[in-house]
Amino acid sequence: MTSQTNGQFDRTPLIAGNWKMNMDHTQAITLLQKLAWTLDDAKHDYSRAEVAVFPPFTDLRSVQSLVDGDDLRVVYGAQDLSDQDSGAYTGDISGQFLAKLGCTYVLVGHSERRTIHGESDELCNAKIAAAHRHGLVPVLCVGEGLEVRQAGEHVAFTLEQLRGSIAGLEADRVAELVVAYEPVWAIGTGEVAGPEDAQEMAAAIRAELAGLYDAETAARTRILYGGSAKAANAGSILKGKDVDGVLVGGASLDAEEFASIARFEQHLVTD
Ligand SMILES: O=C(CO)COP(=O)(O)O
Repeated sequence: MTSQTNGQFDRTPLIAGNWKMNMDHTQAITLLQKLAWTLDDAKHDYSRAEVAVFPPFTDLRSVQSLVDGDDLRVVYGAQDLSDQDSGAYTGDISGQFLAKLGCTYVLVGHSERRTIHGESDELCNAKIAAAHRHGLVPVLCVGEGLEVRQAGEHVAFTLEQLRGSIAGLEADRVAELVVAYEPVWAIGTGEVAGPEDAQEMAAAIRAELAGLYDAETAARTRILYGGSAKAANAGSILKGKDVDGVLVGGASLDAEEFASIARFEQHLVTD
């Protein structure tokens, strides 16, 4: 899947909306319908930019019914999964359940899980393995906090998270993996990393993967930027040659805004 190109990009861009803990299952239907209609009206070509949403767990069954019933081209995933497959893990959700609900993707190691729930790189590594056991594509989130950025250690910090989270992964798994660089200081703050910052980190991640694996594998991995992404800045962020999409939080709750991000090619900033 990730070896596709759309003619302009080396990899098919992925525009992903992380709804976080917003939207109950009835609101989810309204939002997803509106998103699909807006994209249809705009004659969105899904082969040029894939569109994915990440609703709360409790919405997934409704999302599945809508996507299947109306033949929507939007794909979807969950915001987290357990590293275990079944058993006495109260409150946790198995990758098996997510696969059964038609999920394509699953977020792993979002910074809000790393900070609020203390998730470590080792746990993310186990969650990636769990995702793979059930045929889900992990979207691994990495990124530094403000203090690390101010100390100029953001690249080293982020690459360490990456290495810890993907340890032991085989090359073909890395090639299909999605990595989302989400600097914590830019999440929900209105602060957006500059396009140069996004490109700098995406290039560093790709170079690291090339070193750990090989250039061909690294050339297939999709690397997203996340943190206050919106229609007004998507065009410049996606100009970076190693930036293959965006992981959008707040702006993905507005169907028109999110559809406009998915249509970023119309406002790509060129020199
Ligand atoms: O965390 C994010 C997406 O996963 C980014 O959130 P915002 O777009 O709201 O800053």
